[in-house]
Amino acid sequence: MASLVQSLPSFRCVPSPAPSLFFGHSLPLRCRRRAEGSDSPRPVGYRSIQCSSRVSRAKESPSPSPSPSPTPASLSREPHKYFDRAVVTVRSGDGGHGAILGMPAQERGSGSGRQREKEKAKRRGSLKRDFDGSLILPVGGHGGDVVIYADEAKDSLLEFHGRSRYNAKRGGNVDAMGVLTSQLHNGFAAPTLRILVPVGTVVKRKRGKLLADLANPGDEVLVARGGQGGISLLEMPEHRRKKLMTLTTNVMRDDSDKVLVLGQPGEEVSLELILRVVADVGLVGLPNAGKSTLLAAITHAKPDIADYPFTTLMPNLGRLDGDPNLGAGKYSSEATLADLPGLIEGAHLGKGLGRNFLRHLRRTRLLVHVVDAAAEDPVNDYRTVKEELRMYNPDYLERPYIVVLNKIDLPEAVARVSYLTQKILEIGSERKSPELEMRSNSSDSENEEGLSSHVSDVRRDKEIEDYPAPLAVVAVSVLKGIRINEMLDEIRAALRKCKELNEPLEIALRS
Ligand SMILES: Nc1nc2c(ncn2[C@@H]2O[C@H](COP(=O)(O)OP(=O)(O)OP(=O)(O)O)[C@@H](O)[C@H]2O)c(=O)[nH]1
Repeated sequence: MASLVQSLPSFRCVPSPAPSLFFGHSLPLRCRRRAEGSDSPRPVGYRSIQCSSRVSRAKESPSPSPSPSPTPASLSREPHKYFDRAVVTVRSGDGGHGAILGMPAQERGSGSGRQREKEKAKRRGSLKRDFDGSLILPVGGHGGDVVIYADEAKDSLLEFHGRSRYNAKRGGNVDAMGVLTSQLHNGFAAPTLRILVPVGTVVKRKRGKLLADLANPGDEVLVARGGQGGISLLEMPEHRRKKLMTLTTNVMRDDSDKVLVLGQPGEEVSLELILRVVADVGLVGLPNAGKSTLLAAITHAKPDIADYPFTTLMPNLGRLDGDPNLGAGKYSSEATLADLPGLIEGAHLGKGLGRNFLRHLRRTRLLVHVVDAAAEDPVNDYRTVKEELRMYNPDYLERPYIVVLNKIDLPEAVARVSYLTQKILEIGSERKSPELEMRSNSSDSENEEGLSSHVSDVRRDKEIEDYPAPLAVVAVSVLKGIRINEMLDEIRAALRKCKELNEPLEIALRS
């Protein structure tokens, strides 16, 4: 992979001009490749990713750590290596301090005894008191919590390679003047620090347990709780202490109590963020097959398209509108499509850009194989992709899929559509019902001891022909808009079928 990547011209990361409300439109951050030395003008509104000087400093003085942090250059040239993983250190805010306060001075000798009693009662009444009569003393503000929040407008974890430390603010101290008055307020509570990550981010403690899977927009997890604010204490001369203790418990008994006045420190945690793209449909195929063009043709996404391999460096997401024929059910038939970077032979071993992305198919329900029908040997191309999927995770071949024979506007493609369709349908067996599938799997594992742990290996030994055939093969030209509607119908029908296939499986799993 290294040689392939090195041979590519330099890359530049640019955000799309307008981030979308739904992640339907093109992801805000896409990677555009630009030939080195090219003087093509920069589109208005685009800017390069700014990586903080922390990273450049790290580059100047190499750290002894075994995995050096990526440099800004490698971030922009090889975003595919960094977009879906990052390690961050977060620190919640310390609690604000309380205060040691004295009781207001008593004026002596003025007025009659009755008047003095009255003033005393007035003073007592002006201080804030609890239901049991004890004085309410101000407390230090709570330190800021740190929360990781799944935000639809975010698309990658690249920014965390530029900045990997986040500190919440500390709580405010009690603004004490030395004497307790009713005017004293609690220290201000620091705001929660919300760190925005893309939907689908898994949050783990570094080398530790899973904290959350932020699979839906708006999901959030509290990762570091802010320190509690310190309390305030009353300081009294020994001779008055006994008397005052009857009025309030908030009296400093000895010097060690001063510790309570200090706010609690916040906590610091190192977290691993792992992005798993969330999409209903995954587009797979060799580089240049037309996956990005297909995404652009049926969604509002604007992925980079060019006639060289590996134009797509990070998954692009697009939202497929619901089926208008379904009336009110239109919205429930919406789907998210993920255009993954092209796979090549050996992708499961890390060749090309492939391996990084294969795991992003995990959360898809349906796969769409895009095959360049005008290529030299489209059937072999199709087999290559299937083989890579099988070697990475045989489950991917069990997943429902359709095949799109693309580029039928080209004469060399249109001439062999029926031949290719026939050949592709031959590569695959009839899909078993989910119950049958489950039964055969469980009987296998019951009969042969220890087999269950090797199910994956066994399935890897299965021939590609033994896995289910596509739900449909459709020939189109996504560039010229030929038979796009038929393709859309097939995708929607396949999505419905996925639901049907999953329902009995879910029921079987529940019972
Ligand atoms: N003639 C023709 N060309 C097409 C069609 N679809 C895509 N192309 C061209 O094929 C080339 C590759 O298209 P992309 O959409 O970038 O292909 P991709 O599969 O996303 O490629 P990677 O990003 O490398 O994975 C571009 O030059 C497209 O214009 C089609 O239907 N007909």
